[in-house]
Amino acid sequence: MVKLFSATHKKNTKQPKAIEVIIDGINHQGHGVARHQGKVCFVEGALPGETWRAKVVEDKKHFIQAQGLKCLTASADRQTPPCKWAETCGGCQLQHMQPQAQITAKQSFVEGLFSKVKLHTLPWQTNLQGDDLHYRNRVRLAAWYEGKQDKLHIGFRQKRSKKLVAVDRCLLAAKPFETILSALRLQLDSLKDKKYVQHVELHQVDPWSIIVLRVAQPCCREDIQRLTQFSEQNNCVVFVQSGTSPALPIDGVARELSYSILGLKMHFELADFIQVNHQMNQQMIEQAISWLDLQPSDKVLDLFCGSGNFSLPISQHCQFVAGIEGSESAVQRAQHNAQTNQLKNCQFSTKNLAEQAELKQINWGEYDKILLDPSRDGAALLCQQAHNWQANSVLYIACDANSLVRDSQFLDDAGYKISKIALVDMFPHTAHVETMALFKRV
Ligand SMILES: C[S@@+](CC[C@H](N)C(=O)[O-])C[C@H]1O[C@@H](n2cnc3c(N)ncnc32)[C@H](O)[C@@H]1O
Repeated sequence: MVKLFSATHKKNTKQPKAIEVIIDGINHQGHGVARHQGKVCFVEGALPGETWRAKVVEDKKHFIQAQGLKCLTASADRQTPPCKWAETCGGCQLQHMQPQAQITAKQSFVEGLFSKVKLHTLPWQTNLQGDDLHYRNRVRLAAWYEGKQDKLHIGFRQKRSKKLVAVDRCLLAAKPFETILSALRLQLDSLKDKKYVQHVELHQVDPWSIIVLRVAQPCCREDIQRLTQFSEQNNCVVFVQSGTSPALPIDGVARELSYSILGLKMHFELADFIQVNHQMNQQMIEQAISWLDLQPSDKVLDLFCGSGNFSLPISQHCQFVAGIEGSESAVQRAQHNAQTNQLKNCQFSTKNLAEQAELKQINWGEYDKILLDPSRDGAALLCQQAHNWQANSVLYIACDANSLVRDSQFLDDAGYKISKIALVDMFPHTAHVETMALFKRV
């Protein structure tokens, strides 16, 4: 008999390779970046300037993913994370780095991306900074019910996992939530219908601390009573949102939510996009006004204008602002905000700025200055048409540095060169990088 095939089930005893690397930057996830044998190598938790012994977890054609085993020389920028969940919670990536060093590392990261596309003489300006803790006016937590223990937890997604980590404190959340959150955790666990709680949102909206509970089924009467008592004891307002209906306050009292920016009152609804860091938002708007060097005769186009966060303050310094935005409700809010602040030189319209046909409807020749503040995808199609624009200045607010670099190339091709660039430290302790770049037509 011929033996055609003999399977030898050898156990893979190969040990993962240990390497020694010097970290020289961070990537978009806040992981340390090094070079090893011509490949880029990522080590989570490692800081620029440090030497690490690390275990190779993935060895791909162009990069190595390694897990830090031992920090051989630590950076002077390393610090003890202020939050006790920093190691496990996926919300923050850079708490082990001093806040000032985080900004320097983020700037080098942006610089590195631009240098890859040969747009590397960046005219850096002073980066905008504020408080590094308690800066978030909006925080969303997941809620999950553990049937065996009949326990409801609230928390965030863990690092490197889809699992969640229960917390009763978040140092990034606005100060009033410091005490409210731990009381809330106990309160939610005492609800009769606790298993239906899906998400918890915290909103700090002066003068109120608002908690929105997203539930799979409407709350029963006993739970409403418990939550009413909780809101009275903790000086906060509880809203409940069930299914697709809007969030409603359990005390039945309608409230007009607003934030103030440069003397203007900006109304919004809980479901609207608003900038989560008010302190940095104010600085960013002031810088936008200053960089655009607004003149009384200027006509400004504010693209991705949301509910008028930039348009309204800008309109106080120029002849006219046209705001364009994809969300109809945001446009309605912007119109309402212009009206209530008695600003008559703003106009808002709804358009999908990723649609060629809709871009064609814009009279590009009319505007002297353009501001764009897209979401993470950036504004590729829009910037590819920049050769049609008449504006002499374009201010790009970017929440994704890769999109900014890609779109900068389109603007560069159309003759717009970067004349100022700065980071806005909107999200300290996280890997998020917010950048503003001013382009001037040469
Ligand atoms: C980063 S937010 C900025 C909003 C506003 N500038 C502010 O500061 O509050 C991005 C905005 O772009 C809008 N948006 C996203 N995709 C869009 C699209 N394809 N067309 C038009 N607007 C879009 C979103 O609705 C959101 O309001």
